Amino acid sequence: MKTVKVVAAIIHNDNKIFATQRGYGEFKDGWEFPGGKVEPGETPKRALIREIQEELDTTISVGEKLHCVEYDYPTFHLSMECFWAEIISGDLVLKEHEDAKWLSKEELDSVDWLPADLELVEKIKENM
Ligand SMILES: Nc1nc2c([nH]c(=O)n2[C@H]2C[C@H](O)[C@@H](COP(=O)(O)OP(=O)(O)OP(=O)(O)O)O2)c(=O)[nH]1
Ligand SMILES: [Mg+2]
Repeated sequence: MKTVKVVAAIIHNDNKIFATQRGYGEFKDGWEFPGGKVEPGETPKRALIREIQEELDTTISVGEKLHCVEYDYPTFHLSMECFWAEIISGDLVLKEHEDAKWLSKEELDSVDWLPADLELVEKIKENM
C-alpha cells in the first residue's frame, strides 16, 4: 500500500488548540490539524511552515514533535508527524478550510475528527 507522508500543526494559544474543518476532497467536513503532504527534499518542519503559510496565511514557529500517527486508510497508509506550533504572525485566514475553532481540553471531543486523528487527540489531552 502507498504511504503518504504528512505533517500537521498543533497550533496552541491560551490553553486552546486550533482545529480546522476540511473544505474539499475525500475527507470534506472532517476536522483535522492543518498541514499537508511533505514534498520531496523538504524537511518535515519546513514542510509544515510552508503548508500553514499556504492554508492559513500565517507564519508559525514549529516546536517539539508530540506524536507520529501511523494509520491505514482503505486506500493508503498515512504517516503523519505532528508538531506543537505557535503563531509568529498572521490572522489564520481560512484559504482552503470551511471552518475552524479554538478548542479547550474539554472541547476537544466536540468536533468530528478524521479517523487517524483520534489517537493524536488523546495524546494532546494528556499534554494540555
Ligand atoms: N493535514 C492533515 N491531514 C490529515 C490529518 N488527518 C488525516 O487523516 N489527514 C490525511 C488527509 C489527507 O489524506 C492527508 C494529507 O492531506 P492534505 O490534503 O492536508 O494535504 P495537502 O495540504 O498537501 O493538500 P492536497 O495536496 O491534498 O491538496 O492526510 C490531519 O490532522 N491533518
Ligand atoms: Mg492540507
